[in-house]
Amino acid sequence: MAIILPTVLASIKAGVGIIGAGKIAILPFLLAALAYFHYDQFDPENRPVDRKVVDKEYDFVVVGGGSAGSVIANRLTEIPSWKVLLLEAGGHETEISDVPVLSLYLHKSKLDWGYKTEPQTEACKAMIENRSSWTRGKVLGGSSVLNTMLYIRGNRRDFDHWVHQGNPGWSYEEILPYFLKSEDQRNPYLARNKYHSTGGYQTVQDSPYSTPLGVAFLQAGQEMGYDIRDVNGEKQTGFAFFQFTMRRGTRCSTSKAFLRPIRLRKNLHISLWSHVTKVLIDPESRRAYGVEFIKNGKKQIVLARKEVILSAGAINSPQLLMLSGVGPAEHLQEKGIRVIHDSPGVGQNLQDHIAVGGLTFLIDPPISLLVNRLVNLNTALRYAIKEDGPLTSSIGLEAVGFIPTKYTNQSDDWPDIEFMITSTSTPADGGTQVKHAHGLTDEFYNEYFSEINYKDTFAVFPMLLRPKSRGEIKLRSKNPLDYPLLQPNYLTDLHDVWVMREGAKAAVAFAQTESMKRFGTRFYSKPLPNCKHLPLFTDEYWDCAVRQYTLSIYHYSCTAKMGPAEDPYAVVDPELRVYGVAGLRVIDASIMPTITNGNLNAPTIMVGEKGADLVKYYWLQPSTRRRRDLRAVYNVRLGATCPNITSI
Ligand SMILES: Cc1cc2nc3c(=O)[nH]c(=O)nc-3n(C[C@H](O)[C@H](O)[C@H](O)COP(=O)(O)OP(=O)(O)OC[C@H]3O[C@@H](n4cnc5c(N)ncnc54)[C@H](O)[C@@H]3O)c2cc1C
Repeated sequence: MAIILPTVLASIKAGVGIIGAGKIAILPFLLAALAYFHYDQFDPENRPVDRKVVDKEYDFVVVGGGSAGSVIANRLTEIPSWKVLLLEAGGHETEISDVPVLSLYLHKSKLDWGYKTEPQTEACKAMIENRSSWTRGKVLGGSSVLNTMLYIRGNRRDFDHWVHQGNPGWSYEEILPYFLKSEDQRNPYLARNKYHSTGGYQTVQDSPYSTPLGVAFLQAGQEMGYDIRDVNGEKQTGFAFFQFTMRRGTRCSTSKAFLRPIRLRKNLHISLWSHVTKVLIDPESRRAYGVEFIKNGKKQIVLARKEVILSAGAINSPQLLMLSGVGPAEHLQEKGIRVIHDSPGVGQNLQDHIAVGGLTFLIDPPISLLVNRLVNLNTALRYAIKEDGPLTSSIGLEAVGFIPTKYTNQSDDWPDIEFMITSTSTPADGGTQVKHAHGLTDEFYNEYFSEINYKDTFAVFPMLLRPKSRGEIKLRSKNPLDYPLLQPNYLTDLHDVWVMREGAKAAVAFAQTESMKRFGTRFYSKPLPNCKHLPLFTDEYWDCAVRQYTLSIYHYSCTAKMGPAEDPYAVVDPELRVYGVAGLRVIDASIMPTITNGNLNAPTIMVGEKGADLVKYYWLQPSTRRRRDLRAVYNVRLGATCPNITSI
């Protein structure tokens, strides 16, 4: 008991500190219960150690310990002679970020960078200043600590399409082994099929908890003519229960999966609360040789013998490239940054997934996930002791449906809408956390939702899978601590509006199936405040509706896309090396040339796995071959001169 008490108190302090006291009444109790029942496996001894002082030089410096960066740090340190430093701007995850049902409380908390986009002209009209809240993990494990843990790999055509865009080595057949390499599939039926594997670092499991609505969601999908299938398997079109990056009912972030098990490797140093401000690039040789970072208010420099690897995510990797002189020349000059390499594609090609928010369906029986009904002392204890119950529910996300609208080829198995179906809804918490996390205005929320506060409901979020609108990320200034300018240009391509409109109609049809009607389901059909002038259920009404509660699903990507040397907008080559600068790679969600057909965490982990292998392959071959290989890349790059590579 003498050992447990300080742990309990420390745990309560940390958890309350992260999301603020008073937000959830049972929080201190939950934390105490967790600390008490889990004290034998309690954190401090399991967490990676923060290096107070880093060495002068490493073989590799990895920037960002998120979904991709954690994987890279793990795989590179498998080579005992390589010394790796992982620099992460945030700190450790907490017991609160572990609890699946509480993930929305992490938005705008200390674990979130707290980005906001520029005001949108065609979307986000129900949001404060028409801005989308771009939640992003600032913590070891990155956005895998804040996400809703849905494990979706994408569609085989996504990767084959990457190859068609000039990226050999990234076809579905070639990347499938990397999905399998990291996976530890806990569903024994799925584990048996050739699309899954066990024994990898990343645990993937079914939710331990579901409401009676879960099964009905699948039956409704069947009634609509879809098969129930493993959507991460041979085909994607169809319905399934979601699978999650959880372990024993709690979050299994990439930090937990990939870093904790190897925290005692001597050749891995991790420095937390270390904000990287610049990649150091020799302007003559155009070779990256280290990075500059700020820790404890002090600017420091660390050198990289072999490579600097940017895994800071799709917002910060392009930001760092631009701050370091790699980006669109005119833009950099305008900001007073010396241009080292004119790379017009840096920060361009921004893609994200958005969904139609607010499609709410009222039901009669009291079976939905109502937080104030289900989160109580009993369920907190159930979570702490048995690792199941409603607290293990990822905010009610139970089932997924991949469906094609009339705007895509029906027989292609490349659906353009993903239904994220949840046994709760925006007003189910009475306008507290969801409204805040999504940045909805009080006026919109009060007029539209307040009359159904705390009612039993479910919701369908139809997500647009292959957006045509493209955005960009630019620097606001050359100050590395200034947040970059985020311009997603949501719904500026009409195609996106039409597909989302069809997605919304399909959601209404889904709720009209016999399987859903038996719960007394009715669509909450109150006209949206800004669309009242249009007749309900017409195309015009839906086109207006999708522009109101336009919800980002936080899949920002493609801002340092890989591509062939002939493509002037390609930032990295298919081996993820930055064009125009030696010794520098980007390995994270930014390198995707086009966004994948599903949620982004699993494919980003795959990019980390494959990226690490590319680094190994490169450095473990004889140096003469290495130079020849690199020269070949630059010889075909139009207008790019080969940097000095004799030092490689
Ligand atoms: C709220 C939310 C919900 C989501 N839900 C899902 C889901 O259910 N399923 C799914 O598949 N995907 C989901 N995603 C998306 C998915 O988690 C991300 O696409 C994925 O984690 C991105 O990985 P990354 O490695 O590119 O970036 P990140 O994981 O964001 O990692 C980047 C890391 O770099 C660090 N960093 C940034 N700048 C610097 C700097 N200058 N110096 C040092 N460190 C720096 C950051 O702090 C961060 O730790 C969600 C994302 C969010 C935010």
